[in-house]
Amino acid sequence: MKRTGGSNEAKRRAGEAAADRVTDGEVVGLGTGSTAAHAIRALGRAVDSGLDIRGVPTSFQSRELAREVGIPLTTLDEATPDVAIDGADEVAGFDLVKGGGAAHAREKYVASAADRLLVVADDSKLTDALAGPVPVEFLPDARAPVATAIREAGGEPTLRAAERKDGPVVTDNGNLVFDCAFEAIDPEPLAATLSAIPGVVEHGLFVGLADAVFVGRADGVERRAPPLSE
Ligand SMILES: O=C[C@H](O)[C@H](O)[C@H](O)COP(=O)(O)O
Repeated sequence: MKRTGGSNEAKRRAGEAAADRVTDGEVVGLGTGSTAAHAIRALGRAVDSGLDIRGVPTSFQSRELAREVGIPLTTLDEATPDVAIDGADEVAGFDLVKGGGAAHAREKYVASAADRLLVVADDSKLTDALAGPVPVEFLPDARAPVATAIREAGGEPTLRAAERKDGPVVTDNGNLVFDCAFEAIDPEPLAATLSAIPGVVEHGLFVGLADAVFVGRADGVERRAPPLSE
């Protein structure tokens, strides 16, 4: 579920600090959401000033914004991202819940393909333990068996409803999304369980992918990195 509590200023600080880490010649995975949008805008300004990069968008939204701010685009068929910059709905250590905007499938394979993932989040996203709900994108025909399998895994799936349209959210990939509530989340085994359900396209648990988290606050930005990434 999308968390909307963070201040725009804190999101901006996080996004701009991560964009500042991108260097000339890099291919950049362009994440989705309000925080990643600040990074995309900052990269657009850097391109105007001569930075030579190409972007791999993770959604319709990030592609449109990248085009608007003048970032040359490419695809995973043409290039491997050096770095991906993306937001998160929850951050516990370096584990994430993503998919508040239903973009987590593309976000995950772009981040996984990239050499490093820089997460950008305002401090309202920080938590001691991931609580969910966990977004799960699935093939529309598989709705009933996927729901049964999620219940067997201890979750309670709710079909994500669209706003300003009757019916469900349809992802950029033409699929549907369950938001799945769990009593408690043990990220690694739950990620493996959800990935193994036939009909599931991708879930929003990002485990072991983040190389740094840029935490934006009202008065600054903090960079957190696991010891091996320092
Ligand atoms: O599907 C959307 C993405 O995973 C977003 O990166 C996530 O929801 C965070 O978005 P925001 O920065 O707007 O809170």
